[in-house]
This record gives sequence, C-alpha cells and structure tokens, in this order.
Amino acid sequence: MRYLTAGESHGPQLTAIIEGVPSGLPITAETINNDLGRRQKGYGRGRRMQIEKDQVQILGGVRHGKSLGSPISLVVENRDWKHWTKIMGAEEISLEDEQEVKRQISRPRPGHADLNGAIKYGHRDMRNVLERSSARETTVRVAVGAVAKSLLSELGIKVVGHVIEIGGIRSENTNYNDIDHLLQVSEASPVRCFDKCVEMKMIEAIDSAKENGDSIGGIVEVVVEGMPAGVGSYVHYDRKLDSKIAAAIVSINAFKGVEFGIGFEAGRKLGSEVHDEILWSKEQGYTRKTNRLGGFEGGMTTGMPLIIRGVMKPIPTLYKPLQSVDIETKEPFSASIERSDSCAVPAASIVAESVVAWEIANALVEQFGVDRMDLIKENVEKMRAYTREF
Ligand SMILES: Cc1cc2nc3c(=O)[nH]c(=O)nc-3n(C[C@H](O)[C@H](O)[C@H](O)COP(=O)(O)O)c2cc1C
Ligand SMILES: C=C(O[C@@H]1CC(C(=O)O)=C[C@@H](OP(=O)(O)O)[C@H]1O)C(=O)O
Repeated sequence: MRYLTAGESHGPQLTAIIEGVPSGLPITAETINNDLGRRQKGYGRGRRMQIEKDQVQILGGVRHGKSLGSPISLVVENRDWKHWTKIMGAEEISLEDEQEVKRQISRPRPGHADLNGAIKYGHRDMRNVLERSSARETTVRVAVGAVAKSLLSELGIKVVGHVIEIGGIRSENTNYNDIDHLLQVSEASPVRCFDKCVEMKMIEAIDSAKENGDSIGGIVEVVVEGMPAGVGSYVHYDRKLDSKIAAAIVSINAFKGVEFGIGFEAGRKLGSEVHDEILWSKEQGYTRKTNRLGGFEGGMTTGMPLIIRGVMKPIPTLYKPLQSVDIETKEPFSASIERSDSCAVPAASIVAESVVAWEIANALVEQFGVDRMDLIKENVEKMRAYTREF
C-alpha cells in the first residue's frame, strides 16, 4: 500500500489518496473522525484547535462502508480557510488590504523549516514554506492511520499511542499487559498520560513554558498488541520493519529520535540483562520471559507487544522569540511569531499511533498479501497456527 497527501495549513483542505488497500475492509467516516478528534485534543494546544473540528469526507474507493480495492480518497476541510482566502491569494484584495495581505514572512524561526525551505525552493516569503511544513498535514496522516487501524482490528491487532514524558517529567507507570486499560486511562487524561501521579506536574510544566513565552517537548510511546511473529524481514536492509517504523516516527514534525523497548538503555547493560529469554507452552506457543527489545529481532516481530518511543523537541515558534536574521536586510531581528501551540506532545502521540499503524498494516498486506481482506485474514490465522506448532 502507499499514500500521498496534499494541502496547505491555511488552504481549503487536506487530501490523502491511499492505494493498494485490500477490498472488503470496513471503513467508516465515524471511525476516522474519532481519531481525528483524538488528535485535536490535548493540553497545550493553541487557538487553531478551537476553530477546527476535523471531519473526513470519503470521496472514493469505498461503497456501502467497505473498501473496493480501488484508491481511497480522503478529504478534511480547513475551517480556518475562510479567514485566509486573501492571504493565500484566492481572493481579490483591495488597495487598503494590500500591505497587510502581502506582508512577507522574512524572519525565519529557528527550529522550523522556514530558512532551509526558503533557500531550497527560492521563496522570499517564508509563508510558502510554513504552509506545507506545518503539522496541519498530520491531520490526514491520522485519517490514513485510522484506515490502517481498521485493517489491523480485522486481524485482532490493537495499537495505542500515549505520552510518557513532558518537559523532563517522566511517567514510570504504564500497563503493557492490558492495552485496553492503557487506552482507556490515557484517553481520559488531558495530557494522554496513563500515570495519574505525574499528570498534574506535566500540566504545570506546560503552563509555565507558555507563561514564559516558551514551548516544551516530550516523549510518546506506541504499544502494539497481537502482531504475529515473523513480520518484516532480516534478508535485506529495506525490508526491516523496525527501520520502517523508525523512519515513520522521525517523519512526524518535530520528532528527533526513536527507541524500541528499553532503547538506548541497552547500550549501558550487559547482554544477559538485555536479551529476552525464549519460552514455549502448548497454549501460547513461543513467548519471552521479558520484552526488553520491544518486540523486534532481526527486523522482524517476535510476537511480543511492540514498544516504540519517539522524542518530540519543543515547538519552534516562541512567543518570546529567539534571535534570527531578516533575510531582506540581513540585520539581526527576533524570529517571526505565528499563532502556535506551546505543547503538542499529546496530539503527537495520536500521530505516532497512526504512522505505526500504517507501517505494520502495510507490512502485513505485503507479507500475507492478496487483494482481499477475507483472504488476508485466513493467511494471518494460518500463520498464527503454524507458529504455535513450529
Ligand atoms: C501535532 C503537532 C503540532 C505542532 N504545532 C506546532 C506549532 O503550533 N508551532 C510550531 O512552530 N511548530 C509546531 N509543530 C512542530 C513543527 O511542525 C516542526 O517543528 C516543523 O515542521 C519543523 O520540522 P522538524 O521539527 O521536524 O525539523 C507541531 C508538530 C506536531 C506534531
Ligand atoms: C493546525 C494544526 O497545527 C498547527 C501546526 C503548526 C506548525 O507549525 O506545525 C502551527 C500552528 O498552525 P496555526 O498557526 O495555523 O495555528 C498549529 O496550529 C493542527 O495540528 O491541525
């Protein structure tokens, strides 16, 4: 499967076209809208989230609630668009408006795509960069992820994204054994954190950053339950599933690193403290005593839950801006200020959930791949039975 997205942050809409989704997969606007709503929640967001109420339109590839096997077209309209038609050049402007509307963004924000994007594409007005580098695009990536999650749900696979750290405040309490409980608790939390003990401290850290005109980042975790063993491959570098997931996480705006299981901690421990001992029982087949490697060995799933973490740097737009340069005059200036979130880590945990869902759904379709959902289901079940006996 593959997909493309298009659309600017303050343009009329965002679009995704997904190709290669097997036929017979239940897809409803309701399921997709549920995830779009989850992405919009989360403490620390700016005013834009009060304007938008993201709703998908399914414009192709689905009939009577099921995929046809043809490309699926998804659209989410930007409600804010109506305030931006002049600035985006879609409406005639009066002479009085001209100065304001044509005001160029010329003082790049450190940490955003402004300066490098402007150099690369030759834009003097950095709005031409920010419109597409904005994480507004993650809206339709979540819509695509919701389609992937529908596919995974048909195969009994669950994916949950939640927050484990904000501004250095770390949750030490999670629940890998009951993913439904993990979902339920983090869903009810304003910062999407399972650990009630640190939730308030995280909120205070966000408030304090915001009051100081600053921003704050954190760490999200995605847990996947129900993956059969042996998905992905060790035979070639570009078929390793952990590497595809790593790329997907770092593709999320502001994400700077990934770890699996105990992650970087593995570099500080002995082999005997890291590797997961192998067990077998008639009921469960092969399992592991521990899951420190987060469900991957050799670029393939082990059958244990997948545990994936991503680190999000603080938001680049600061209301107390850092030093920058005006690209027209070359003089030092404070960076430009755009309307902004102070913390988007809770929202980003839903984006992480979505991109992971996409990568594993894609790997399953590739491996058990036929064009029909019913046959994929049969193949995955056969693989599970075979693995138990192996
Ligand atoms: C959900 C989400 C919301 C974001 N909101 C903002 C924002 O309001 N202001 C901002 O400057 N950056 C925001 N970012 C981060 C920028 O989009 C990101 O830093 C920028 O595209 C540059 O890319 P890079 O940080 O990956 O290098 C957000 C990111 C995510 C995932
Ligand atoms: C619109 C979204 O996030 C935006 C991501 C973003 C950025 O620079 O990445 C900047 C802000 O845009 P605006 O200036 O229009 O408020 C965020 O609101 C969204 O997540 O749907």
